[in-house]
Amino acid sequence: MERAAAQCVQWLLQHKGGFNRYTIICGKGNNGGDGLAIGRLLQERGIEVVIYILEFGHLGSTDFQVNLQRLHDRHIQPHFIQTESGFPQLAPTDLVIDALFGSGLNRPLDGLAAALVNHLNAQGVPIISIDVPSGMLLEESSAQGPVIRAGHTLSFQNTKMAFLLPENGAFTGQVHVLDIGLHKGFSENAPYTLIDQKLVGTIYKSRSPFGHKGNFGHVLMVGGATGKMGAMVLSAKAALRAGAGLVSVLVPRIGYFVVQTAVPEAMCMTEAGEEKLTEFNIESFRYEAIGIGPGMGTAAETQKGFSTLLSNLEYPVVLDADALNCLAQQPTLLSTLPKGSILTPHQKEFERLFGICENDFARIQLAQEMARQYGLYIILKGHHSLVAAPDGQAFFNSTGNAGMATGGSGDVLTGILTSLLGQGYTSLHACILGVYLHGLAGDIGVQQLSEEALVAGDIVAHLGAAFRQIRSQA
Ligand SMILES: NC(=O)C1=CN([C@@H]2O[C@H](COP(=O)(O)OP(=O)(O)OC[C@H]3O[C@@H](n4cnc5c(N)ncnc54)[C@H](OP(=O)(O)O)[C@@H]3O)[C@@H](O)[C@H]2O)[C@@H](O)CC1
Ligand SMILES: [K+]
Repeated sequence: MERAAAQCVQWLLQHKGGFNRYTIICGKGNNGGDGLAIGRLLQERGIEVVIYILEFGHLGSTDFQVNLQRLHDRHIQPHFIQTESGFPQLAPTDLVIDALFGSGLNRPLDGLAAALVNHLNAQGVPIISIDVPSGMLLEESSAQGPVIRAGHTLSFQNTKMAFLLPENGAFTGQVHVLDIGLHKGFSENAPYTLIDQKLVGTIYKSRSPFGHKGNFGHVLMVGGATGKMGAMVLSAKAALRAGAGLVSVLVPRIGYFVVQTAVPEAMCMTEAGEEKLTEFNIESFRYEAIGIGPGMGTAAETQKGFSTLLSNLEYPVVLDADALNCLAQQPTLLSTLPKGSILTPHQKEFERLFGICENDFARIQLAQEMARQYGLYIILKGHHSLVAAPDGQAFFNSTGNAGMATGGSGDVLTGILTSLLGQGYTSLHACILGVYLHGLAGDIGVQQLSEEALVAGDIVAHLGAAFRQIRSQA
């Protein structure tokens, strides 16, 4: 606890050193103990601190009591909050340190604790949360009770899965995982694995110096319709940049010159449909992997051809975008998909396929259930994409940024995943390496371009740098 408090103080002085006074709000568990220790360490440096302790009928954890005694020894007198009249009155120049509840919170806040959180949120002063914004539950949705809205959260020990969910983003502010000498991924018994460089380094396979294009797979990208041929261009380019030996593209006739001109490295086939795909006459044995859906549309003739195609496929494929929307309109097809296929829905596509969910936790659980039920890999796309595997394993990606919320970003991921499958990665490894690579290329792109200016083509353009980074650290 002392090490955690010292790290917090160091961060505070480095990043939030200019405040007149630090108001520290403590609970009576170990999170409160952290708050007391931070207060003492700040005061030892001559900084003015005011400490409040919320009374909620507990004696307090051992570490809380030890740190309370240390305050008394230094003649620091905390204020005890027993009613709303004891809530702190804050000035605009104050900074609040929130050490009310951390990872030990086991139910939504109510009563005086809830009122205090609402009071602090209403003050309009900056709040730094210690370990967890108070009121946030780590294993279920926190929508039932109030949660501190922090500008920054100084978290310990490990990345908390709840911090990766969109519904919690407004509460944590920027998350900083402070190094207190403990493992930095998810905790060892967590039901999720973090996709980080360490994991990806064990999956990435470097190329044999004697390889030729035939060794790296021939992949087929299927999709496109009037006005959406760019989706196929992006996914074909991504498949090439992700390392496939050969890339073919199947588009309606109208897309022929577009693809041949924009992606000369790819081979292009068309079929009878002029403006949309209708026949899907694919000789699947020619390819190591197939990705279907970008820009494809959901016209009745397209849907019919698509369902016939699915019944003829013998190996796992990647399904995205309109392929998922076609599936949503004919859900019985789900059970006919080759086992090990990869579905890449964003939230809306997921809900069209499997139903609306109350919150992010419920959606994650449903994705895991559906992956198991249908024997599929489901990549639930978001700021931190989830990979749900048919054997019950679940992974969260650590790369990616808000700049990637831009049209065509998903088409790029489809190309990458298909390319990796084509190069002989298993479905699981293609998902893990694919989402990490996609996010990392976006992160590198953002450093040069900004979140605002990044477009999907920039993710493709930075795949090379992303591969280099993965390889150099593998
Ligand atoms: N390695 C580590 O783990 C490290 C951990 N560290 C720190 O420890 C923190 C975890 O500490 P913790 O386990 O004592 O829990 P904490 O969040 O302080 O709260 C527990 C108290 O709240 C109560 N309570 C619960 N729900 C409630 C509610 N709705 N409304 C009211 N009361 C409620 C609950 O009482 P209950 O009623 O459940 O008996 C109990 O009294 C962690 O976040 C980090 O800051 C660091 O020091 C570094 C190393
Ligand atoms: K807290």
